[in-house]
Parts: sequence; structure tokens; C-alpha cells
Amino acid sequence: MSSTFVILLVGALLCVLMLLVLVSLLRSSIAGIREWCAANALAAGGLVLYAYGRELSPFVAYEIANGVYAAGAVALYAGFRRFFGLRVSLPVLAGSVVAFAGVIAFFHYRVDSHAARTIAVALFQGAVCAGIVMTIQRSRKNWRSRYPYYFTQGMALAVALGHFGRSAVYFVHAGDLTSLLQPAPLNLFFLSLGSFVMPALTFGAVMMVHDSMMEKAEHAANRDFLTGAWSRRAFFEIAEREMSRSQRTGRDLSLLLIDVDNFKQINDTYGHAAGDQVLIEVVLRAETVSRSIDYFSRIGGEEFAVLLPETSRAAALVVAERLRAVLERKPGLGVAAYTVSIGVATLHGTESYHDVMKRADAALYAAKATGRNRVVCEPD
Ligand SMILES: Nc1nc2c(ncn2[C@@H]2O[C@H](COP(=O)(O)OP(=O)(O)OP(=O)(O)O)[C@@H](O)[C@H]2O)c(=O)[nH]1
Repeated sequence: MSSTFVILLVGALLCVLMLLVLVSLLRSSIAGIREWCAANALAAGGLVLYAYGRELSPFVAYEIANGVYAAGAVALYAGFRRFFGLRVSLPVLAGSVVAFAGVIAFFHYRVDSHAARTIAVALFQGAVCAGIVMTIQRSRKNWRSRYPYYFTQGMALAVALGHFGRSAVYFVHAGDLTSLLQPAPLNLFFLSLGSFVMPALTFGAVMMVHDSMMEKAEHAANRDFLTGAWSRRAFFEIAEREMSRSQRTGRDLSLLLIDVDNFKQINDTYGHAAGDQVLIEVVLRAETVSRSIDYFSRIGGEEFAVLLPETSRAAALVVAERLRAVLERKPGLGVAAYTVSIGVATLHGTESYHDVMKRADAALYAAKATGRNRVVCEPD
């Protein structure tokens, strides 16, 4: 059994293995996985056809094998685009595969040139890998952690350079080189590169999917389902951490409790869905005047808490007044008007957050009792 045959079959088996891994991730419904499954199935088929090339008819060995493997590469690229929410044009991608197969057929039937076919394959595969590198780079702002993205991008870049280098070598030494299926050292290197690129890039894709699933799980655990603000559970964890930091560093920490006024009436007048919309809007509007280090949380039905690190009592009062003003929605045609009341408290010494919470709650109660749509600070 020749080493080239073994390399191609091992490559095909790795593609099948990666396909099985991807199938297990299908139910995560993350975009791109279906395309990556198709890519690995096609690549496995293409590699098997390459491996048995000598026993097959020239048409199957050249046009079909290269066409199938090229379709796999294109499906891999489409998977990366879908994963990052980019548009995929099927006619363009399918057209590129057909055009590529046409080029192979030209350099097979019209001008029979092994070197030209090799250059065409290397340029096509190199371009697909370069496309993957650029797709990942373009979506940089959507990266969560860096490793899976650098890994995949690095792999794709190395393979793209390998393919472009290979086409350059064939271009310069067209007459001296033998078929890729001959066991010459350079051929074996390029053959391994070509055979293992699909499983390697799929491995990177699986890491990216894993990263995305972790992000989704963290979001579901830490964020309020309706408004996207910090959840009550996450808020108390953050509060505990920020309180010990403040007690350690001696820096101020303030807390605001915000309650939408007469919310029951909003629900009763406009309906529950409109009430939900008000809650969503409160968070969106509050974000426009909050700092990135503030923690805005929905701790109950229509009750919100904001933790303000490094903020004194006086500064917290200013923030609270700014929030109250931005959260006041005047009556409009068919839209729910609303206002909020805010209680302010600041951490003293080594007290627990229950104590600060109690004081902020008392201040909020006072704001409600004295007419609503106002800010009340805990007594000095
Ligand atoms: N639409 C909607 N309503 C909610 C949600 N959670 C709680 N509520 C409603 O919020 C209302 C809170 O009413 P109350 O506690 O009486 O308070 P309020 O009407 O805002 O009165 P004050 O706080 O005294 O100004 C109740 O009618 C709850 O059913 C929610 O997620 N969505």
C-alpha cells in the first residue's frame, strides 16, 4: 500500500470523525454546523476518490474528485460565513465549483497538463482558505475568547500560504514535477497538507461552536430573559464581589433601587405586553446614561437595582437624578407613559449588602410615599 494512499484514506477517516462530532452539535442550532457537516462529508468523498484515482476512469479521478473536494472546501467557507451571521450566496459558491471543475476539464481534455491542473487546485483551495482567514478577521468584534479564532485563522492562513507556495513551485518547475500521487517528499508534504486541512479547520470550528455555546449558557444564567439586564442571581454575586473590593480598597460603592411607578395601572390599561415593553425600554434608556462599570439589574417584576462602583453618595444622587429624568416618559398617543422612583444608599464600613439594600429600600419607599417620580437618598 503506498504512503499517498494511506495519507488520503486517513484524511478521509478524520473527516468522517469530525462529521460525527459536528452531528452531535447540530441540536445547538448554531449557524454554520450544517454547512460544516456537508463540507466534511464531501471532503471525505473527495479524498476517497483521490485515493482510488488510479482504478477509476479519468473523468471520475479528475473532474469528479476535484469537483467534490472543491464543493467541500466551499461548504466549509460557507459554514464560517453563516457562523458569523454573514450572507451566503449559494449560486455564487456553486458557480465557483462548476467553473473550477471546468478549468480542470480544460487542462485535462483540451490541454492535458498535470502542472496546470495542480496550479488550478492549489489556487482554488488557497483562495478558499484565504476567504476563511478574512471572514474570521472581519468578524473580530464578535470574538468572545481569542484562542479558537486565532487557532482557526492561523491554520487557514498556513494552508493558504502552503497552497499558494505550491502553485508557485509548479508554475516555476512545471516540467520537473511528478503527480501528487507519486511518493516524492514534497508531494507527500502537500498531500498531507491537503488531506488534513478539512479536519484541522473543522476542529477550529468546533472550538468556536463550543465558545459560542458557553457564551449562550453564561448569558442565560446571568441575564434577565426579558430585558437583558443582569439577573437577580448574578446581581447578588456581583454585589458581594464589589462590596468586598470596596471594603478592601476603601473606595465608595453606592446602590440605587429603581421602581416603575403605578406599573400595575400600565398593565391594566395597555396590557401585559405593553408593560413588558416598558420594562425593556427602561433598561435600554438607562444604558444610555450608565457607565460601563455600573451594573444594572432587574431584581424583581418592575424593580431594578444599579450598583455604582467608586461612586460617593453625592455622585450617586446625581446619577439617580439623571436616570430618573431619562426614564420619565411623557404621555403620548397610544403609548404608555411612565415614571420611576429611586432610592439611594451608600456602603458604610463592613456592613453587608443586605444592610445597604434595606436602606435603599427605605429611601425608595419614602420616594413612593412622597409622590413618586422622585429620587430620595438615605438619611445622612
Ligand atoms: N408586564 C409585566 N408586568 C409585571 C411583570 N412582573 C411583575 N409585573 C406586574 O407589576 C405590577 C406591580 O404592581 P405593584 O407592586 O402594585 O406596584 P405599582 O403598580 O408599580 O405601584 P407602585 O410601585 O406603588 O408605584 C403587578 O401588576 C405585576 O403583575 C412583568 O415581567 N411584566
